[in-house]
Amino acid sequence: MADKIKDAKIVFVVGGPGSGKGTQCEKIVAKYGYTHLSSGDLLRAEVASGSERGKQLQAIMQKGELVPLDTVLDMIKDAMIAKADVSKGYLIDGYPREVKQGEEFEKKIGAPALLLYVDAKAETMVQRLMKRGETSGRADDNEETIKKRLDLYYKATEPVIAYYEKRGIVRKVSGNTD
Ligand SMILES: Nc1ncnc2c1ncn2[C@@H]1O[C@H](COP(=O)(O)OP(=O)(O)O)[C@@H](O)[C@H]1O
Ligand SMILES: Cc1ncc(C[n+]2csc(CCOP(=O)(O)OP(=O)(O)O)c2C)c(N)n1
Ligand SMILES: [Mg+2]
Repeated sequence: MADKIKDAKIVFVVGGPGSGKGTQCEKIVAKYGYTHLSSGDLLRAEVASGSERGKQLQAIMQKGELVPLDTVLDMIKDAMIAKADVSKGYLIDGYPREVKQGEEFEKKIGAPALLLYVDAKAETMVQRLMKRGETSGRADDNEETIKKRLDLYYKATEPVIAYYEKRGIVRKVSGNTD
């Protein structure tokens, strides 16, 4: 069970909303064959299932707030275990969103080998998300929620980068693809 992923190679992928986390992960998957798990995608799949839990998640995500830590951590852990036999390593995209999430992950699953910090300017992120909102169908790609997601990123997630900087495992990449 959880033993299966005890020694797995783990890479956290962190960056602002629309910084390009998903895009960078796709490139890494193509090159290194790691298993890409996006916390946002896992949560949206739960919403799409129409479950009672999904409805509660939808309301939180629409506001640009963080869903409860245990919910997202359990989902990631289950998804990791499901891929344990075929996985060379994991890209955990969109997690941790706050220092506490990192600490709990390490207690329950294991330590990351690396934190990939996808860097982009706030202005770039907003522009991209507004554009993405035209076609994404995501309830949170609208001006009001984008602002809240950005604020929360600077407040809660940037400290995560500083936390892992101190451990010397942060690698910064540009989220610009051009
Ligand atoms: N690690 C997490 N902890 C709590 N909530 C999360 C987490 N990851 C995603 N979410 C929820 O899902 C939403 C969308 O996440 P994501 O797809 O990663 O978006 P973004 O485009 O902002 O990077 C977040 O705004 C939040 O409500
Ligand atoms: C003008 C324009 N440029 C780029 C895109 C494609 N695009 C939309 S959002 C985005 C940013 C990266 O998205 P994603 O990798 O999903 O970022 P994440 O939210 O996962 O960090 C890009 C490149 C677009 N739709 N329109
Ligand atoms: Mg994404």
